[in-house]
Amino acid sequence: MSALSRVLRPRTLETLRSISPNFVAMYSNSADIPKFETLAVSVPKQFVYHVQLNRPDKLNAMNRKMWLEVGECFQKLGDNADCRAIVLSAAGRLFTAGIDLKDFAKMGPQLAEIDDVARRCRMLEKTIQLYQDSISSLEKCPKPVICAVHDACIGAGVNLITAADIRWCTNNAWFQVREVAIGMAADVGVLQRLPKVVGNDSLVRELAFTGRKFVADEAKEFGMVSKVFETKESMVEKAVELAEEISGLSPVAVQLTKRNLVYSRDHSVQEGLDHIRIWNQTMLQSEDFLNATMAQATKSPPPTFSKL
Ligand SMILES: CC/C=C\C=C\CC(=O)SCCNC(=O)CCNC(=O)[C@H](O)C(C)(C)COP(=O)(O)OP(=O)(O)OC[C@H]1O[C@@H](n2cnc3c(N)ncnc32)[C@H](O)[C@@H]1OP(=O)(O)O
Repeated sequence: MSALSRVLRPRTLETLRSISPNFVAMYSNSADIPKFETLAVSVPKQFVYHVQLNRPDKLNAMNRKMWLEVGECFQKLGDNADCRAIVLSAAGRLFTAGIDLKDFAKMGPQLAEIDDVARRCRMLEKTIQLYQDSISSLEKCPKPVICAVHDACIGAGVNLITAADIRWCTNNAWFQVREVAIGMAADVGVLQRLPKVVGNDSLVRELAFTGRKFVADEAKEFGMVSKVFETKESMVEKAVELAEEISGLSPVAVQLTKRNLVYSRDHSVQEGLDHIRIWNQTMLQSEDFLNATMAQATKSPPPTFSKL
């Protein structure tokens, strides 16, 4: 709960927000906003969190710290009732240059110090697991994540954005499933998620076997992104607007929708139906369903929903 919401009644907060649209920018207490070394987090609208990859001097290359912080950030926002939707973008000239190659190379000497193959494998397994969990944190986060990609998104970056719910990009954006070019099979999600995102196995194989660049228009054509913008600024502005629209709806409905979409992607139609039937036995008893249905039925203004 923010300091303001502790001292002001909800109605007073609503009145202040209607007088000053900028009031929402001040709404969240800075104590509620997690702080990181490699990420910048802000709250541009009530219930909307904006996370930026923030190593612009290194083109947002993902070093170990960033892998750790991405996981921690999405886990924290998932648990934060003040957060209902998240925009993920990046500071500086491009979205991300992928894994930090210098940081990754540090593993070589560390492995060389270990004599036994099983112990070397354990060390590698732990790192791969940590990096997989970092990316999966976007998918596990119950709040919708809208990714706004500008300029370039390489290697680890494509893994990251395919774990998001919605992907947009600028018209100069390009993408690369670049792992083969650095001599490795991709291992943090792109081979699992990209075929499901684009629904074109042949194309994914072509991209993953060659590591070739593909540009915004192609990404839009095959459905990896759903909108293309002329500028980063207009894209982020629209992403925040979309996040705000989602945040005005029932968090019970939105979060269960995400949970069921993720579950259904990996299960049969029947299993997906079973999943939502079992969840909705409970969630249709929530006040959100009652209030939203009553508002529709009586043509009243949409209700506000309490925090979840
Ligand atoms: C368990 C494993 C999990 C995940 C594995 C993921 C695999 C991958 O991510 S594969 C992809 C790896 N990335 C790359 O191959 C891209 C490397 N970078 C480039 O090709 C270029 O930097 C560029 C993106 C084309 C941009 O070129 P340019 O505009 O000329 O900028 P630079 O001068 O090259 O870079 C500026 C600055 O950023 C540093 N940097 C860029 N990319 C990386 C990187 N991937 N890792 C570390 N650092 C990077 C570059 O060194 C420069 O820093 P200075 O300090 O100024 O030298």
